[in-house]
Amino acid sequence: MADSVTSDDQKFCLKEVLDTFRLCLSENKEVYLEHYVAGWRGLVRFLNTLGSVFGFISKDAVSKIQILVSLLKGEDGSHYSTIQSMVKYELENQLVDLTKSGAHPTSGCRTLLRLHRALRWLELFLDSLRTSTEDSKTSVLCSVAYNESLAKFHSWVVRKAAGMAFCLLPGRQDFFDIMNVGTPEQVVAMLGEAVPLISEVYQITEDLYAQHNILDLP
Ligand SMILES: CCCCCCCCCCCCC/C=C/[C@@H](O)[C@H](COP(=O)(O)O)NC(=O)CCCCCCCCCCCCCCC
Repeated sequence: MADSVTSDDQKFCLKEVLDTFRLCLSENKEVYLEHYVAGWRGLVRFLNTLGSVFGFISKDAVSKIQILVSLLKGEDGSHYSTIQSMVKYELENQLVDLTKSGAHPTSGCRTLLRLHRALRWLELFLDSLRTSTEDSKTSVLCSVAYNESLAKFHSWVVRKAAGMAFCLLPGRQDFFDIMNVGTPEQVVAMLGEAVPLISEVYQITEDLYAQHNILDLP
């Protein structure tokens, strides 16, 4: 795992994450799993720079990323090149627990669904950062985005822990500095590019899952 160690040591840069999400979409709007996962790796790197209070979130994201990487690198990896091919392959071969957790608790479809729901949080959070003002509080922006998206899928305990962690987020300026993009104006401009891109990847995945009726996988 030397690769992941090296990449986790690199300094976070929002532009790199943006570029990775840009690579996600194929010409016919399929989503490449490899780049999707790489995008998440970049985000986790950012989270890790925020300190150990976010460790429980980062740990969960990493374990989901690892499940997807194993599938991608496994014997049946060729079926996992895009989210579309993964859904088709797993559903056609009964590799997904559809109603309750059973033989396939870590299917690609259910694992990716968790990250997909978190992507909606990210879209909302980044958009609110983009339109925020100097006196906006990142903790408030973050929890508003969370309550509108991910929170409804989480237990009371997870919601409480997340809420406490949000209070420890750095302020807006420090947050912008960690993004490593440049001046606040440059950060806002980059967010203006990032949000529609993330939103498109989210929507394509959402439509695909809705079409197959797998938005509620256990
Ligand atoms: C910047 C602040 C970061 C705040 C992150 C907001 C999301 C809060 C999520 C709280 C998750 C707590 C951990 C546990 C989750 C699981 O219970 C739950 C369900 O999984 P299960 O069905 O397998 O049990 N898992 C999930 O919902 C997946 C959560 C994945 C969260 C990934 C968050 C990555 C955050 C990256 C931040 C990047 C900010 C970038 C700004 C430029």
